[in-house]
Amino acid sequence: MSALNLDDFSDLIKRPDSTVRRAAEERRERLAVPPGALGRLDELGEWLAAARAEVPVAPVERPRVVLFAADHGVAGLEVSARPAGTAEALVRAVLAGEAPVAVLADRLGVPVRVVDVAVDCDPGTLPAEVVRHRVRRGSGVIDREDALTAGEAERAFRAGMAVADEEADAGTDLVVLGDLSVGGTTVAATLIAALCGTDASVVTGRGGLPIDDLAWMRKCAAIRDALRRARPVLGDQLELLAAVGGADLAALTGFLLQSAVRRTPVILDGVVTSAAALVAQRVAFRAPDWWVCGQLSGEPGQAKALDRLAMEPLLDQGVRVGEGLGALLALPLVQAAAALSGALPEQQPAPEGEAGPAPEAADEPAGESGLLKKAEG
Ligand SMILES: Cc1cc2ncn([C@H]3O[C@H](COP(=O)(O)O)[C@@H](O)[C@H]3O)c2cc1C
Ligand SMILES: O=C(O)c1cccnc1
Repeated sequence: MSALNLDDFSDLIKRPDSTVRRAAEERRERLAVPPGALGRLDELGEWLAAARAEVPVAPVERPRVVLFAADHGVAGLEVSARPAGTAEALVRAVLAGEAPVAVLADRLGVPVRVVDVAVDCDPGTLPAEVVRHRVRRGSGVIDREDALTAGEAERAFRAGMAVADEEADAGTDLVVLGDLSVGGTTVAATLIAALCGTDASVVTGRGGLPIDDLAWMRKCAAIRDALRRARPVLGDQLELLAAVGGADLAALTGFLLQSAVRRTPVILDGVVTSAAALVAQRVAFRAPDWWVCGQLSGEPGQAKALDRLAMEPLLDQGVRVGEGLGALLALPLVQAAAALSGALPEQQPAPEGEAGPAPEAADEPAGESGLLKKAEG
């Protein structure tokens, strides 16, 4: 196996086709529905058209929920309301169709794939397909030791890349990306604070099942101490993921980058996928053009990460269960945008001699409007 060189991603990842995007914008100008009347859906449709390089854009027909699952050693410090090492129960609830994401995915007819990269249970107790990419059980306690060895971080990153390739090869046309973990919001907040240069208190939230004030203080202290360990490795994203990340974060980062290489659009979920997106942005600054964020979860670190990614979440429903649910909620919106962008009929050109569209409308600039992006600077 050739050595993993993250620098290659900046050459391999191209922006979604700007010519196609312009063609989508021009088509939009020819629709009978006035410009702006569909609000943000216009830009969402144009984003998808550019990502899929087709105008009019075809419907999203083969979306899939992909969830990376892991336990985190830091949960042993009681920074999560769940007992450390219990991500297996979250995985089982999804597989049994009982977790919120499984219920909604079933209703929407979207398949769910769970990829266990570091759940702390006997791999024999979970389906072989789920544990196929398992790298280890759990992770180190990041305020005092590395989450992963360098070899484990690379294996987890490559597992994420492999899943991205598997999905692209299977014809998945859009991925709803999420995570299943115990302790994951602590790790995600650490990565975000490290990369944004902020204090632990700015990114520390209440997590999955909300924690009390004492647990919040423990979580904040753990992040503060982990940040000290992160500082010397900020320039190397694989080392950073090994020091204060975890196998799910490393796999999510590899998945996001390889999905951008394969031109698969992705809807991000909450703080954990946003943290991975931030790490991936450091690797390849064009990569975020392939993603939109489904939902603002309320974890403060996510808002910070989205700010750095110049991303505006599609929804703000306060859904705080992780597991890709916020991203899945946004899927119908993305599908609606694709339907409207792709299927609304164009206005018939005015017959010779009749007035065309008002000059103000015709002269509307076709540049990227930035509705999905926050104004930068
Ligand atoms: C009902 C419920 C189901 C979930 N399934 C995953 N998470 C979530 O909890 C994880 C970690 O939170 P923490 O860092 O506090 O342990 C998230 O990564 C996400 O998987 C859930 C959260 C809730 C409330
Ligand atoms: O942002 C998230 O994904 C999140 C928020 C709270 C709890 N679990 C996950």
